[in-house]
Amino acid sequence: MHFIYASTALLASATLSIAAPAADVVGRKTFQVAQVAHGTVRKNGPIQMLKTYEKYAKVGAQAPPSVVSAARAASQSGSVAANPEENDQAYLCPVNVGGTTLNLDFDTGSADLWVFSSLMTKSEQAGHSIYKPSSSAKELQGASWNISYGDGSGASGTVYADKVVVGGVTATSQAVEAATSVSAQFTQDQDNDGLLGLAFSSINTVQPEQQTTFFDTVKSSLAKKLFTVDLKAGEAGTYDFGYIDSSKYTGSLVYVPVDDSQGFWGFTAGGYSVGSGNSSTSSGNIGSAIADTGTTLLYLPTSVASAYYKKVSGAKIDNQQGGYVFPCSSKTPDFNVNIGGKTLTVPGKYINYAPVDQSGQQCFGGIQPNTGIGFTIFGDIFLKAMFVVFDESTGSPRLGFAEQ
Ligand SMILES: Cc1noc(C)c1CN(C)Cc1cc2n(n1)CCN(c1cc(N)ncn1)C2
Repeated sequence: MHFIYASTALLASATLSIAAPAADVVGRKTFQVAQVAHGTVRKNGPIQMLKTYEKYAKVGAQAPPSVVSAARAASQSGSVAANPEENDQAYLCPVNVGGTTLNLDFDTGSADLWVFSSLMTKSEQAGHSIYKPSSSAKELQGASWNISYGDGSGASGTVYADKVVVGGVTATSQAVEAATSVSAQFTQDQDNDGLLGLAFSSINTVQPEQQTTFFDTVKSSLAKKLFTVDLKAGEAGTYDFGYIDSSKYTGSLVYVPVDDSQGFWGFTAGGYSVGSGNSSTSSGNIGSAIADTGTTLLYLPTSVASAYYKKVSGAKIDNQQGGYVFPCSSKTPDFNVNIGGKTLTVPGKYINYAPVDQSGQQCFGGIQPNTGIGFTIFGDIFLKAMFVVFDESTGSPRLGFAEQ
């Protein structure tokens, strides 16, 4: 997509850059190109001044306290609840989009902010809160989007620039991707009114001009260029923007560098062990992984998943269910992983995900093999045991992990 986009742009700039001799420019009428300001936040003087002082700090520039305090007063930060769906399948957060509150799935594994909209058929809208482009909304002429997810679900539509508020943090002109069509998995999930992508904007699907995520739009106005994720098992957690609340985690944060080359919050995970205390058996490296709030489960290399379920009595792969299942009465041991030199533990109870049917005999595993994915996905099963900092405040992106 990018290649096609890039070559089109090249072609366009090539024709534009060939100056037509005056004689050929006949019948030229004046024309307007509407500039739609999108991906912007309210500009602020003290913040701009503080950035200048910070830029020249290495040669001794020091911002006067009045500039620091004025900038801090103007910078944004905020917190929003993350409410679990049934079985913690996803976590939905209330977001004000163009004046309407929608419940969105915040997804660090994708980069589109898309919403159920009045452009969909009435039957598809049924049961959902929907976005109706407000009087302040400006349609991005000619823009469209089309996204598909790992499970085959997807959506598509057109794009508006509108006001979006998350936990008090305001993007005055954010790209809001209004759905005209969504797959059945979404129409059926009436709690879910769309997604708010928090991966890198390099994988945003809007064409012909790619748009920024909410975080990228507001990042420069945040007190700190970061957001934190504190999902919980069976109860509301939080997404915080612009600050770290140290009361939300235990011990110390360990930071690892992020590889954002694929648009994800990618990092390298180390060794692992199964069980608690000295009963645990430690083994090889997990390797490349992503932190993905939009994925429900924990997808590990097949050898790791196999080593885990060797410790769960009656566990087997059930192809009809699509993965490891086991008797709901079986004990599921802790899963421990080394990240940045720190051992992080997922309590065994989180790895008994849910019964496969009403009989409650067989339960589906929270750990599954990453067959066909090619890297490890630390989804909600892992994340609900942790406090994670998605940090762009130090020049290059990094992730901070601690247990809750
Ligand atoms: C299925 C399913 N999975 O989670 C939810 C929620 C559902 C059900 N739900 C009703 C439908 C649905 C399907 C998806 N979502 N929601 C969220 C985005 N999806 C992702 C995101 C991502 N980072 N990685 C993979 N898929 C796929």
